[in-house]
Amino acid sequence: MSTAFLQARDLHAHYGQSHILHGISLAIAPGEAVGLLGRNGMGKTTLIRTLIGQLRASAGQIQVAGRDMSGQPPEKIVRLGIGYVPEGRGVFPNLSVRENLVMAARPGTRGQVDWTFERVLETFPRLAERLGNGGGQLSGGEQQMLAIGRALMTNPDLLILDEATEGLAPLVVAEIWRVIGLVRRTGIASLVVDRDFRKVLAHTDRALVLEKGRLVLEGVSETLSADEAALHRYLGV
Ligand SMILES: Nc1ncnc2c1ncn2[C@@H]1O[C@H](COP(=O)(O)OP(=O)(O)OP(=O)(O)O)[C@@H](O)[C@H]1O
Repeated sequence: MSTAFLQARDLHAHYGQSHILHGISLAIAPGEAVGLLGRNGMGKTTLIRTLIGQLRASAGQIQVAGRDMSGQPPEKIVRLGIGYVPEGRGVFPNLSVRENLVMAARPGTRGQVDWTFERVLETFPRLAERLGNGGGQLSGGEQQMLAIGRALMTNPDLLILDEATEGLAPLVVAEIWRVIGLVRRTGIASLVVDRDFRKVLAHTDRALVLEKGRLVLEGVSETLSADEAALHRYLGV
């Protein structure tokens, strides 16, 4: 196929008998920031889970870093350079902040170690103050920072963030967006889902809009942010 880092072709996914994704095709180029928008229940999380193999596609193809990954388990897929921060986080509550970060560390697929323990702490000073605390003792915002920090410690080529600011206080939300902007400038590709579509559009190059498991709109984020009619139609705003 092409030089895309991640590519999906005609993906279908089911939960039991419910047909959720109806033939999704997309591509994310190296270094490209992509937003994934759509109202509640339209299939954003399902698409992400299918892309990384957590949910097995019922049809279609997934290619990561030039390799066909259709039907492969998530461990194999993310090893090709994907840092995934799931909705609801995913830190180890019984391990300390330090342990959570250190155990995630690995060089990237090209041997790069741009994101070290020190750099993650510089990026999230709040974590530096909590190194000895258990993951479960952190505030929601700190857990989210730790989850992103863990993903960065894997030196990913693509960072996937699903509702990273969900339920967090405004100051923490601002902090998370600051880091999303910073990560973008380092050239790591991203796939970002967030309820605040304005912020998503401001922090991405391109955006995809899902409606009932189908991609109904795709465009340059800046252009889309000025398209009130489309935003109203697909996002109900
Ligand atoms: N584990 C599951 N089993 C059965 N159906 C599910 C499951 N998870 C999600 N669904 C259904 O699949 C559809 C898509 O859900 P999904 O979570 O992917 O949407 P979303 O766009 O991420 O929405 P939200 O922002 O509410 O998370 C919804 O109709 C939802 O009810």
